[in-house]
Amino acid sequence: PPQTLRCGRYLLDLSRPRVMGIVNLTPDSFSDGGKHDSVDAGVAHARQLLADGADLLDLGGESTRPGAADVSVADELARVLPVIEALRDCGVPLSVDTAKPAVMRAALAAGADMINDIWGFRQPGALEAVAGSDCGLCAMHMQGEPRTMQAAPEYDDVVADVLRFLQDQVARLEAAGVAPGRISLDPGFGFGKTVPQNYQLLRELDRVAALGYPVLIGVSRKSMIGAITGKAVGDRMAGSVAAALSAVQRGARIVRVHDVAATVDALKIWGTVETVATP
Ligand SMILES: Cn1c(SCC(=O)Nc2ccccc2)nc2c(=O)[nH]c(N)nc21
Repeated sequence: PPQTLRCGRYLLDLSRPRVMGIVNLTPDSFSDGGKHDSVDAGVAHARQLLADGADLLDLGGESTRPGAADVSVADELARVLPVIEALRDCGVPLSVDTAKPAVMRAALAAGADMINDIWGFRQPGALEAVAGSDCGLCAMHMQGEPRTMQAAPEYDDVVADVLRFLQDQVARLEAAGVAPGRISLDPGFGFGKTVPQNYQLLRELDRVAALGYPVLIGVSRKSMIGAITGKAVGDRMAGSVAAALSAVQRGARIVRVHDVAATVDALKIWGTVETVATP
């Protein structure tokens, strides 16, 4: 896979794995218990993640939790735009986690550098919203939709199906004029997958990396970690770091995490092992 990702004004160096810090700007956010229901709290959290070593940030204004209420464009913008404006000179790429074309356009106009769309730019208008920009893109696999995707995930061959989906998304993006150097791919852990299917995807992640685009993954604190460790969402840091390292070992180059400091330390050790000069 390529060693860089074009993210607007930034060219993200992927010669080593990078840490994307999660900034939940939703009142009902999964694991922060809604601590970040205010712009100031969100900005403060982002600054802490930067101090912890985050290489980029992912700002999300709408929860993807199954059953979460839909958020209006206005509400999502009210949560995200002030944070973009406060952080746009922070020195690292700002990603915005949204599937709404109107939010994409406004976020990019406000200075966002990347769009992270769990729908893989399949909503009407999403492709057009990003095609004319040079922002980074993450195209993620999801089977079904957040409300229903975990009811009964069904695949012939989960890895082959996810690979085919990602290849189709790349073809759509590039046909719309998106430069390949802007595209990252993500198998979408937890988005329409059973626990065994998630671990089969993790075990065979090298096949996603073999598609030739940087791989971004998000396993942090997810139920696939809880299912194996038996730990509640606030106690999944060690399991999350282990899963992130497993993914990096199999070619992932961007890991989307809550626990930035711990992941940065783990990747420093991983990098030392990987680059010890052979005697
Ligand atoms: C926005 N977004 C999400 S939100 C779901 C989440 O974190 N749940 C969760 C968080 C904490 C605890 C339990 C579940 N996951 C991904 C991902 O895996 N990849 C990309 N690219 N974007 C993503």
